[in-house]
Amino acid sequence: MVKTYRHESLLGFFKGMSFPIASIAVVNSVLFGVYSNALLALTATSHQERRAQPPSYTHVFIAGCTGGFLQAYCLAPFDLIKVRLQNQTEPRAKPGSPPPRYRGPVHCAASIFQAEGPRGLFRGAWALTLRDTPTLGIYFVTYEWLCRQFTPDGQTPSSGTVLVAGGFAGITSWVAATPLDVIKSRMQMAGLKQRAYGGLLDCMVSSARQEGLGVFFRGLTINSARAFPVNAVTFLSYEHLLLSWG
Ligand SMILES: CN(C)C(=N)NCCC[C@H](N)C(=O)O
Repeated sequence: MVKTYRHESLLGFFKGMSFPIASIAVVNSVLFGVYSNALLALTATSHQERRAQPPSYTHVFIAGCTGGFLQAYCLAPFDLIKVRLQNQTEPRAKPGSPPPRYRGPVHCAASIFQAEGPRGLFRGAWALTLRDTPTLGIYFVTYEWLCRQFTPDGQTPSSGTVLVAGGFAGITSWVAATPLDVIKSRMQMAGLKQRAYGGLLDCMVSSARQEGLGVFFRGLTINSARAFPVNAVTFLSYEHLLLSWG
């Protein structure tokens, strides 16, 4: 934090924000929409009926994985641009210094498109899919399990339970996702750094050889600190919206 502040001032902490904000509504709609509909198809019960007849954890897991798989493809180009902008550490507008490689998200998307073609925008999408498919299954199973532990049978979980269960579901999913998240980000940066990896496995092996196994958990603490409030609010919004509109 101190280094980022010194080098790039407060603005450094907000680098690459506009695209995630623009994409989060779309990505979460796809995730929660696919999850709800997959659960509906698997259990033939509506959201309201599910409190009296809770779905099995296997169904929750399959529906979560389906949502995770589909959301990964919507997320891929936005995530790539975020990673590229966050890794661009030139200080802003120093007189005389060369301009940064990417002037913003649109310029970043256009440059990747020009240099690498449309497939360039999906660099790392495979790793993202591998990261999100099982971890979103874990995410929804953790949420359901925690809600059921703290809610009497047949009742709707309280807002406090939803917040805590959502927060811990976020942390659990990030614990499971961090190893692949590290690899995904390295593969997304590879196009820029002219560092060619022979694929996912090669990236994993060479990262572990050079930096040790700890590399697979880099960023986990800060990710977990972020995941708790973000996912607490996400699930509270989801439950409230379904109750009022469902
Ligand atoms: C890859 N993983 C762990 C997840 N996608 N987990 C679900 C949480 C999603 C939420 N938008 C977040 O960014 O925390």
